Parts: sequence; structure tokens; C-alpha cells
Amino acid sequence: MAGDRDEVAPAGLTARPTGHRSDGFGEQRVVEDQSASAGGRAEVKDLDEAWTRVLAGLPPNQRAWLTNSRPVTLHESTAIVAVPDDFTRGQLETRLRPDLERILSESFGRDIRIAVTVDPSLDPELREPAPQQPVQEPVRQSMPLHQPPQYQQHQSGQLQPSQQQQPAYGQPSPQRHDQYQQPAPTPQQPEQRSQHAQPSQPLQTEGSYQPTIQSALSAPDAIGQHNHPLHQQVQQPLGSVAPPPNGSAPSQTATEAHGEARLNPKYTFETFVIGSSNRFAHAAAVAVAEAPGKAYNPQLIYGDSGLGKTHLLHAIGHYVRSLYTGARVRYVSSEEFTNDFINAIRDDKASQFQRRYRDVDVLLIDDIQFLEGKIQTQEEFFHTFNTLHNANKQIVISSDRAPKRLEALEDRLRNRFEWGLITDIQPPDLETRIAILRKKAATERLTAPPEVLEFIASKVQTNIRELEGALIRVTAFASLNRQPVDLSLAEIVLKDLIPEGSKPEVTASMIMGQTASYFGLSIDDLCGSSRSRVLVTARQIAMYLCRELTDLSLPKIGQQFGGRDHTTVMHAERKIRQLMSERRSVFNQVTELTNRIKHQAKQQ
Ligand SMILES: Nc1ncnc2c1ncn2[C@@H]1O[C@H](COP(=O)(O)OP(=O)(O)OP(=O)(O)O)[C@@H](O)[C@H]1O
Repeated sequence: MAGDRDEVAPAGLTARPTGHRSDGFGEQRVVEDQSASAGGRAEVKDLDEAWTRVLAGLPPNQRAWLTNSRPVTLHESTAIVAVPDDFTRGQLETRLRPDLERILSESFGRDIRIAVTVDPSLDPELREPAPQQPVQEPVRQSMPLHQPPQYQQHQSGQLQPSQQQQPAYGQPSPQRHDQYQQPAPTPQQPEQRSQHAQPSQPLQTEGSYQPTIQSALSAPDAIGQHNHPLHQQVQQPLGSVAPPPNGSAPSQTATEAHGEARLNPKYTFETFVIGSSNRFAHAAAVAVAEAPGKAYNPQLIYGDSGLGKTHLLHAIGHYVRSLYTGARVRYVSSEEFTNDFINAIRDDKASQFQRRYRDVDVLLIDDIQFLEGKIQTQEEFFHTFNTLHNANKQIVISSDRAPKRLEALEDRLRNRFEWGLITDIQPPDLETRIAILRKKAATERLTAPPEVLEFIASKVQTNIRELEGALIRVTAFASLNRQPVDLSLAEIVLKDLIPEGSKPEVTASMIMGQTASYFGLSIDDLCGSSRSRVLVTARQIAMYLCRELTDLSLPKIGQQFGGRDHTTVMHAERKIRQLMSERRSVFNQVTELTNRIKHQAKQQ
């Protein structure tokens, strides 16, 4: 009990409850028992009543800070109040203190001071992962980084279905989609139908099957129907593929492998719309997924931001895992790879790092351009690449440029990228953009008539992420106003989002500056660790806008916000998308901020 009381600090100090007290009243009971003989019971009850008066007596802007705060107990002349986070505690101890103490003193007829304690469980909504420290590539390390891998025995095996229940190598495993939260099946337009092989169909067995890019290219336009291009006889196999040595199945369980893969369940081949701009890359991606390590190794996909490179990488991962039980797939952005590498050096865990990236069947590495200029990480990646390639493990790489244009990447790496197959993705044409919107509307259960989809597709021409963002804003606006989604509504919403004329360049610092000043916060607040509701919303809106209005990658955005993890940015994006259609205030805040940011960008 004494321990409990020790957690409560006088104003100015922070105390963190050690136990979980979801109602914030755990401590009240403690003190109640202690002081029962001295009439403390009545006082505790009075504190609740006094708190009601406090809430009624404060102006709304101050009251907002108390939404998730709770009175805990009255101990002599100190009222103890629990709040969800440090930021709110700061507000109570500074701005609100005089009014709080005045109203409480009036209620009790004697001087009352407040002491504030932090109880994070009071804010159940906040699930933000803790921020990570940003990391810098070390200048020089003395430890040996490139020892031969210590898991040679695992590397002999090509992908093999694991033990009893599995079909023979080269045959698909039964559907394992239940392991993922696949998007709910939705009715599809003929042109949106998935064009990759169904896992329930047998794959051609080793030897008889060779993918061919010719056949992929001869497929009709994506917007029309076509046969699966990859079950055709080889005419000109690309990439040198050594026959895989026989080996044992990976020892990892499917569940472990799934946890490691970190794939977005929405990014599958089913949800990927094929058009002339991406058909080649898609066909090669399917080929690679069906015959990992054998078709094209490495496969490199390049193209501008927001055109579907990450989507394809994840889709490969899902498809491999649905075809080969136990397949060890790992998706990683190059930024994470770098950070992981640096942390491994710092923590003296080089061999664990190497195992993580070398003991896999398929390595999907996103945004390789991030390795430019990072000599040590390039060196490490070079060895990772060689180890995997020598063992006939599949490597798929994405980049925002063709390898030749990755000037700050070592020649030996660029050369290796050219060993396999290089495919590009171009901005989609109008028909593909409409088909993407149609599919997006169906999977997200957003209702929008064809003319609205066409209108949006005609307005947003390059980045598919922006295209999706525009659809979300239009449907959110309609839902908030309980209006049907029609052309005039779409025109209103998109007028501000997509200004006429050249596209001004928006930067993360513009977004952070405007967001901070809009919410009366500082940039440090946005980058800091406070999780007060106001701040979290502001931070999430700023992250959402960085995602929508800039080309920055998830990890890059995370770095801008005090070194947060990329999953925090993903969470923020999802959260704000959802809140925009549920809360008018959030929709208005995002719209107003977008206007301010674009206005500022135009003036630069
Ligand atoms: N052909 C497509 N069909 C359906 N959705 C697509 C397609 N291409 C892209 N998208 C969607 O567009 C969004 C952006 O795609 P993605 O993140 O894969 O782009 P990217 O090229 O990796 O961008 P960046 O380089 O900025 O990371 C995603 O939501 C993705 O699902």
C-alpha cells in the first residue's frame, strides 16, 4: 500500500502506477480503507462530487483536458488526480492548476492542492508503438561483419513443402489464406478479375515449367480478359537459373514464418489491377512467386512513387506462402535493413542479423535507393545478396530508379541487379486508373458511381496513392454530410485537393509546421513522446498528410517524427482515413490543413 502511495507525486513530479487500473480508482479504495476511522470515506466521496463541480466550472477548452482524467483520492489537503499521459499532466500542473485548486478549495471549504499521477490505461484508444531512436550509419566498425554464415546446413534446400501433409515439390499447398485477414471477397468486374494462377490449380512441376516474359507480353490488355500468361512453354528464359539441389524443408513453422514475413494482407495479386503500365512487372512477379529462385533472380521492379512496387513485393510474398507451406519470406524496406544492421552492430548481434536476412527463401527488399551512399550497409547487403543467390533463394528488389541511375550505389551491386530481370512500372493510363478505383471502392466497401470514379481518375494522373486518397476524401465527405456521392460533390472536394496548374512541391517540414501551428503546438510536440489525445490526433494527421502529399516512404516519415517506426505511420494513415469519415472535425481539420499546406507550397 505504501508502494501505491509512493507512486503519487506532488505536482511537478510524475508517478506511474505500476498496476493496471482501468477505472483509475484503484488507489481510491486503498486510501479509503486506511482512513476509514478518520472519516476519510466521506471525503473520498466528496472528491467525486467536487470533481463534478470542477468539470462544470471549467470552460470547455480546459475541460477537454480532463476528458480522460480521474480523481483518485483525497489525502489530507492533497487531491490526487490521474491523467493518461505526461502531456496532459503538464497541462494540469501549469495551465489548469489555479482553476482546479480554486474550485476544489471552494468545494471542500479549505485549501486543496492537486497532485497529478500518470496512468496510461486511462487512454485506451492510444496504441501507438513507442518511438524508436533514429539511427545513423556508423562510420567504421571493427567487428567482423562478413563471416561465413553459421547456418550452412539450412541453405542447401530450395523451397520445399514441409513434411506429411504437403504435396510434392512444385505442387501448390492447399489454400492457406486463412492465415491472413484477406480483404472480404467482393463482386468484381470482369476486367478486375485476378489474373494469376489460383493456388488450387497444380503448378507445373519442376523441369516442365518455365516462365516466359514473351507469353506475359502477348497477353491481352489488362483491362480485358486474358489467360494466365505464365503456364506456357518457355521461349526465351531470362536469368540464369540453376536447378535447385535437394534439401530438407525449412525447420521454421508456418506461423513463425508468417510472423516474420510482415506482409500487408491487402497487397495481394487479387487486389492488383493490371494495365499496360505494369503488366510486364506483374507477370514477372507472378513467375517469381510460382518458381522462387528459379525464374528470374533477382527481380528488380522500379518506378516512381505510389505506382505499386510495394504492393507487388507483398503480393509475391503472399503468393509464395500460399503455394509453399513453410516458405520463409521476409519483406523489409532498405531503411529498416539499414537500421537493423546498425542496431545489430551496436548490440553485438551480427550473427542474428545475418540469420534474419540470409536464412530465408524469399527476400523482398523495398526502396533500394535508400542504400545509396551507405557504404557499410551496401557491403552487408552485397554479402546477403551473394549468400541468398548462391543458395538459389529468391531476391526481389524495388527501386525508384533504374539500376543504372542509382549512381551512389556500388558498381558490383548494380551489376548484380542486372543478373536477373529488370521491370519498370509506369504511371497508369486512364482505364487502369478507373479500374483501380473500382477495385478499391469494392474492397473498401465505398460506394461511388462510375462517373465519379472517372472524374477522380481524370483528375489524379500519376500517383495511385493520391488516387486512392482522393476517393477516400470524396466518400468521407459524402458520408459526413449524409449526401450521395455524385459529381458535384466530387468536384467540390477535389477542387482544393488538386489545384489547377503545376503541382507545387510539398515537404514534410511544411506539413509539420502548418499542423503544429494549426493545433497550437510546437514541432517538438509533434516529434515528442506525449500521447495526449490532442497531440496524437495532430501527429497522426500530419503523418497522414505526409503520406498523401509527399513521396516520402513510411520509414522516412517515421524518422521526421522523432524517429518513429514505420508501423506507427501506417497506423496513423489508417486511423485518419477512418476518422475522416466518422468525425466531421477531423475531416475539416485535414481539409483546412491541406489548403494551408498547398497554399504555402505554391508561394515557395
Ligand atoms: N495496379 C494496382 N492495382 C491496385 N492498387 C494499386 C496498384 N498500384 C498501386 N496500387 C495501390 O497504390 C498504393 C501505393 O502503392 P505502393 O505503396 O505499392 O507504391 P510504391 O510504388 O511502392 O510507392 P513508394 O515508392 O512511394 O513506396 C497502394 O495502396 C497500392 O495498393
